[in-house]
Parts: sequence; C-alpha cells; structure tokens
Amino acid sequence: MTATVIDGKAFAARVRGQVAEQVARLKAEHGLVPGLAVVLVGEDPASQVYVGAKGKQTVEVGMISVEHKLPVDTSEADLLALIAALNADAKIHGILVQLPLPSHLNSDLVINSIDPAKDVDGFHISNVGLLGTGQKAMVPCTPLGCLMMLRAHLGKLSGLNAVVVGRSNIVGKPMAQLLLGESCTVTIAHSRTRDLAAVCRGADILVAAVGRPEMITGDYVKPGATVIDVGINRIQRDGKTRLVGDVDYASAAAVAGAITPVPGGVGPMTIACLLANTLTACCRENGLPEPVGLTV
Ligand SMILES: NC(=O)C1=CN([C@@H]2O[C@H](COP(=O)(O)OP(=O)(O)OC[C@H]3O[C@@H](n4cnc5c(N)ncnc54)[C@H](OP(=O)(O)O)[C@@H]3O)[C@@H](O)[C@H]2O)C=CC1
Ligand SMILES: Nc1nc(=O)c2c([nH]1)NC[C@@H]1CN(c3ccc(C(=O)N[C@@H](CCC(=O)O)C(=O)O)cc3)C=[N+]21
Repeated sequence: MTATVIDGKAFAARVRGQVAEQVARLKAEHGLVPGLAVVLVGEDPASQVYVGAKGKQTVEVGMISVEHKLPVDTSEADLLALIAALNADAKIHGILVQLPLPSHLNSDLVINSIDPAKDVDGFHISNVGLLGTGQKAMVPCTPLGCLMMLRAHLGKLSGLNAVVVGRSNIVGKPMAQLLLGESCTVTIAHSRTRDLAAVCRGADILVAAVGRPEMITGDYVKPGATVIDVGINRIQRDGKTRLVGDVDYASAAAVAGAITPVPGGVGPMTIACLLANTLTACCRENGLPEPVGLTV
C-alpha cells in the first residue's frame, strides 16, 4: 500500500482563506481588526524563522501583527511588564510568547501571566483545565491543526484507537485530550513505554511528537493507519541541512493509509491555527459569535 499524502500546506492555505474571509467581515460589520502580538526573547535562529513567518501570514489575512524582540538577558520583571501591557491593550486580541524561553526565565510563570482570553497558544493553566474538562477553551495550535486534518481525512473519529507518542504540555497531552474529546480510545506513549512498536501497531491514528528524527519506522505502523508526524528536526545529510519528522517517511508511507509529510504537514497548519485562534479570541472578547469551521 502507498499512503495518501495529507497535504498540510494546501490545507493551511484553505484555513488562512477562511480566516481572511471572516476577518474581512469582522472589519466591515463591526469595525474590528484582530491583533496578534508575538514575543521573542533571545535570538534563536529557528525561532526567528517561525516568528517571521507568523508575522507575514498574520498581515496577509488582514490582521494586525506586532512583534516584540527582546534581548536574551531580559529580566523576568521586564517580560512580565510587557505581558501586562499587552493584556491591557484593547488592540491586541492574541499574545504568543515563543518557547523555549532562556533558562533564567520561569516559563510557567510567564505563560500564566497572559490573560487566558488572549492566550492563543492555549498554554495557560485555565485553558488547559477548560480543555481537560471539555469546556470551551483556547486550543493549542499544533494539536488543533492535527485534529482538523484527521477530521477532514477520516470523518468521524469515534471509537478509533489513537496512540500519541510524546507527553509534552504543548503537543502530546493536548493532542490526547482532543482525541479523547472525539471519543477515540487514547493511549499516550513516552520514553518509558515498553515495546513502543507493539503499542503503536495498535493505532488506527498514530501521532508522533517525540523530537527524534525518523524514529517511527514502518514496523510501528498498522497497515492502513493514519500517521500524523509532528516532529520538526533539522539534520545534516549528504552535506546538507534537511528538515525531517519523527517518522521515517519512506518506510511508514509504505504501510500507512495516509500520512503527513515534513515539511509541508503539521507545521503550516500550526501557523494557520494560530491565526484562527486569534480570530476566535477577537470574536469572544467582543461577545460575537464563534468563527465558522475554525474551532473545536
Ligand atoms: N510542527 C509543529 O508545529 C511543532 C513541532 N514540534 C516538534 O514536535 C516534536 C516534539 O515536540 P515537544 O512535544 O515540544 O517535545 P518534548 O521534548 O517536550 O517532548 C518529547 C516527548 O517525547 C518522548 N520521547 C522522547 N524519546 C522517546 C523515545 N525514545 N520513545 C518514546 N517517547 C520518547 C518524551 O518522553 P518523556 O516525557 O518520558 O521524556 C516526551 O514526552 C519536536 O520534534 C518538535 O520540534 C513542536 C511544536 C510544534
Ligand atoms: N509559544 C510557542 N508556540 C508555538 O506554536 C511554537 C513555539 N512556541 N516554539 C516552537 C514551536 C515550533 N513551531 C512550529 C511552527 C511552524 C512550523 C512550520 O511552519 N514548519 C514548516 C517548515 C519551516 C522551515 O522550513 O523551517 C513545515 O513543517 O513545513 C514549524 C514549527 C511552533 N512552535
């Protein structure tokens, strides 16, 4: 079997189109323009690429983009003061603090200082709790993007076996919550899981969020399964820098029913969902109806 490729790049372009349409309507009918502030501390080159891409796409869908680039030695007090100012700024509806933060900063404290209504990453403890209890939350962008692709490809997910490899707060855990919300039977695997390959072979839906290049090979995949590769790993191969996922694409695609590529899979959907969440936050903050087709 050769797997169907789930084209995240094309899917993300459609999501951005839907966002742009609804942003235009918000402007015409209510005079509102959603605003997203991205805060980057330090000069990690990969982070700068993401922040640049986010800013460009934010403007393309008609929203306001504000970038705050702070020096690597920024104090916690200064960062908290900036977040307090953004919380109080009526033109800003979404705030994203790029992670990881330099080690002298307490990222839990920083994230939890964001107004939960503006927490478009969905990392604030209030949003984590709301998602975990099945209430209306801001949903983390990467898992939201994965869920949108799964729904589009599979339709109803109810009753399917889902295995999420990875238990981070930003990907693995919220992904598992969303799949549980879809009535999947969910297993969360991690570095202590025994016989990971056998656990993964039980999955109708296999989500890899590990951070280990090409670890999930074809022998981890149930024939016909849907494989979502969240991993973004920069490796050297044949003297060139290449981007690969956590899934060994060639061997997995030979067994799977459908698979997301890297690049061009989950990554572009993450940014599209960030824009969707900013629109959602703007609507909620102004007591307007939820955007159509862009929330869980
Ligand atoms: N496409 C996108 O938009 C995004 C991509 N990413 C990418 O996704 C990947 C995961 O990111 P993130 O969740 O932040 O990573 P973390 O490093 O926070 O978590 C990795 C998880 O993988 C588990 N793990 C590590 N090694 C193994 C192993 N050998 N077998 C089984 N499980 C293992 C860890 O287990 P344990 O808890 O036991 O240590 C941990 O739960 C990375 O490649 C990252 O770059 C991240 C965010 C967004
Ligand atoms: N507060 C916070 N929120 C995040 O959502 C967040 C973060 N911090 N820190 C870093 C990770 C990583 N992340 C990616 C987003 C887009 C691509 C993406 O668009 N990738 C392209 C390739 C881009 C390239 O070539 O480098 C693709 O997969 O096709 C990748 C990774 C968001 N993250």
